[in-house]
Amino acid sequence: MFSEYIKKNRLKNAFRIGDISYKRKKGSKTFKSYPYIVDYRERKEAIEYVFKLPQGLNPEELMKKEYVFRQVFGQKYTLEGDGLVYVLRVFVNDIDQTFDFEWKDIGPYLSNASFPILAGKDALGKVHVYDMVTNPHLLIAGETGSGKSVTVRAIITSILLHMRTRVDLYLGDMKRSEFHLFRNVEGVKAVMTKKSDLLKCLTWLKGEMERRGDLLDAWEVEHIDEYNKLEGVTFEKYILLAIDEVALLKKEKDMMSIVEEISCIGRALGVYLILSMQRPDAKVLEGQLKNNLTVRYAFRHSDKINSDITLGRGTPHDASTISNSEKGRFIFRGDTTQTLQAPLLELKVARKLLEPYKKTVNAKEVNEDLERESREAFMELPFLECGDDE
Ligand SMILES: Nc1ncnc2c1ncn2[C@@H]1O[C@H](COP(=O)(O)OP(=O)(O)OP(=O)(O)O)[C@@H](O)[C@H]1O
Repeated sequence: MFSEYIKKNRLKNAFRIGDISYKRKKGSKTFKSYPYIVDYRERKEAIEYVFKLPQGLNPEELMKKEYVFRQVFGQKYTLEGDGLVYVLRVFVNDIDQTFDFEWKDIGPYLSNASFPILAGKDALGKVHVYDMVTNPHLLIAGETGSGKSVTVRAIITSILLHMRTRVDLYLGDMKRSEFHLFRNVEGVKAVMTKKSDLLKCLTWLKGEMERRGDLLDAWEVEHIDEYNKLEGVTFEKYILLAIDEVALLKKEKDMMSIVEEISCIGRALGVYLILSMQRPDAKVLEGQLKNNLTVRYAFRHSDKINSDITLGRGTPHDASTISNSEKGRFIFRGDTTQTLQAPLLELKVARKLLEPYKKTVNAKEVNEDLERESREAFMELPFLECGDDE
């Protein structure tokens, strides 16, 4: 009982320190009403506080002062609410350092979304998956070695295992590091390592978005999912364009303007983006693009300024507090903001999982492709079955 009193007082203190209160003046006196703790539960994994804002207190005030919870309770908390009643969960343990990508365990989590994107595991061990249809366009940023490539590998592998017949993937590998793994896998339309190929892809996507836009207009529907439900129409797949190290395209105005266009109008057309970068480059993310990347994964950042570029200014969350040894740890910003552990999918495990869906190509075909490319006959292809430049 005494311990409950102390723990409740910690939250009351947080309200006082942050001056989270509604102020009323009566004569020369000011009266403050603080949020009211309506429930308190101690569970095995977390302490839960349920509190209610006093009438008149703008919920934005609470969000502005969220840093106080961080100062009082540390990193291990989540805060969710509806503008009146909030639940603050303070976890007893930290998040597990590893979350192995076991397809048999992960697969079932993907079935509740139209276009599920695997995020990570929270401190309660709950696996988080969100729907790209409702939260389109993802930005993944973090320092070198923080876990971005492994995360993108896990996301793309899970998409291919779960829905390869319903999505076309176009992968831009500007660092030539990772995406070769996906070449020739069913569902993957192109793996591009050259800017010229990526430009062709983007130009094609621009036209494809126009075509899809006309289609929606003609059938008077608002979303590609609605169109696909109409009788007698040809099924239109989702399209996902993933670009690794998009900051390398900073000077390519033509390309970046199409990327921005996808971020603006792709949602209804079923055309989505996953962009990753080491340093969150304010120049690359300027204009509409950043606002349209509705989900952000912030792995370890060098400082709060960079973390704010990724997560948005004014957030109390700070990806520079993730330590160097916490590989795969990131701050997820979507409908909620919380710290998660990304799945660890080793390259050889991914290869094995994708093997059954990989077309076999022999050396002769590869050489023919390369030769064809050097003659630039490849320029005329409608769009890209091979597209690699090694
Ligand atoms: N989710 C994870 N869980 C545990 N360890 C991880 C996780 N993700 C990455 N690691 C470890 O961190 C190493 C670096 O990860 P990764 O290559 O994904 O970093 P990166 O951010 O893509 O770096 P770069 O920007 O230099 O490519 C991996 O080789 C792996 O050992």
